[in-house]
Amino acid sequence: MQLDPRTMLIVWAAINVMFAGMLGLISQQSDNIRGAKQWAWGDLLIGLSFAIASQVSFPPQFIIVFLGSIGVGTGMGLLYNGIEAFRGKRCSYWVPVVLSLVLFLNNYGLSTVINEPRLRIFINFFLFFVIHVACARALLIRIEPGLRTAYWLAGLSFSLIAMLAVARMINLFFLTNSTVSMFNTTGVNPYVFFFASMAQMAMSLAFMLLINTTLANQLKNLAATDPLTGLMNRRSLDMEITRQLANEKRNGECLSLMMIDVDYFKRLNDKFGHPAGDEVLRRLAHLMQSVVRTNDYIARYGGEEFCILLPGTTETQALVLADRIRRLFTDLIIEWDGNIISSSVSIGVADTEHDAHEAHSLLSAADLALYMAKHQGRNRVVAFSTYGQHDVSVIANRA
Ligand SMILES: Nc1nc2c(ncn2[C@@H]2O[C@H](COP(=O)(O)OP(=O)(O)OP(=O)(O)O)[C@@H](O)[C@H]2O)c(=O)[nH]1
Repeated sequence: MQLDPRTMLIVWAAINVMFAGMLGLISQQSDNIRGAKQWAWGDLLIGLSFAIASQVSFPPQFIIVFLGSIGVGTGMGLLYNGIEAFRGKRCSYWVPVVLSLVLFLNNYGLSTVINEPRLRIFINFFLFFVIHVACARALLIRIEPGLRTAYWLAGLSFSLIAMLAVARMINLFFLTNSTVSMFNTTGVNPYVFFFASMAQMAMSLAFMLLINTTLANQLKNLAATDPLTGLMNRRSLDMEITRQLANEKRNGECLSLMMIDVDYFKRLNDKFGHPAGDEVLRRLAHLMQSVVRTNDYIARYGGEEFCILLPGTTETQALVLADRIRRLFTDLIIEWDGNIISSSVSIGVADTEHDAHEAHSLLSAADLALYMAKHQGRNRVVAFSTYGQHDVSVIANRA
């Protein structure tokens, strides 16, 4: 196979510019994803400066060395900073500046001031090696589970280019003085350019995959959570109840469900305003999060109604927790717009041992218990299992 390094560099440049365009378009639609724009600009700058560098002759013109070094240095620095930004870290803006400066001094000084092609090429590839290892490291440590494939693909692409840079540095020592040049066609050099351009393509594809998967995860979260409180929404709770009931049937553990409703919430809204009502709902959500275990599920079931699903919990244990929530919420003082707001909740509790084994019947059991708590005067906790014995007529009237 005959691979001309200059041609390969042009191919590499074209790949970069093409992917820069695609990343640029994608980043337009994903404003909230940090790093995407930096990847697009990084790819574009590297592509353009590779195209310029492929035309370099000896002795090199100042403008070609200047533009090539600034372009590659800034482009590489932007890719690195893009990864850091994507991972929620602070960008190191000195990286592109230092890289550009060292590349320029190396390529200009060691070709025009003194002619040291071996050292010059070695330093260029050493810098390539360092920045690609830094990018691979930033990608491969503490990988977020949902983005594993994309992180691995990008990390391995950077690692491959770093290894190709090492191969090129080692190969330099086997070349004679007459064959040492950036674009010599012997040894590993043509293959370095070929495989690096392929790795560059894989890396840009991985960046796109990272953005795409992040957007898909964000959409999934939006569809599963309540925007006001950040809790699960009704749809996710319904799915979780079905999942937990299947578990309960398998291992025989009891599952409890609490239904919580703010008392006289309409009055509260009318008196203090809707934003104050929203704040009360947020504070109640926060309070419930602070008292339940990590494997319990809290959801906003609608309006001012919440549910807590408690795996491995009996009705008696759920009643204790429900009463703690009720008392804590009654004691909660909320300051809003110069007003002091306090409220209370009514809670209905049902479980799979006494009351129901299907999702819809568990939900209606908790709902009926809640209705009973309201009917008995509010600010109280009622279990469905004791409900029928207390006042069966209430169920009949409600139905
Ligand atoms: N601030 C605010 N209010 C909401 C929200 N969702 C529903 N509401 C209000 O919650 C109120 C619920 O009123 P009702 O169903 O009559 O219940 P209540 O006034 O709490 O009376 P009881 O439940 O019988 O104690 C309605 O006025 C809704 O407009 C919300 O997201 N924010």
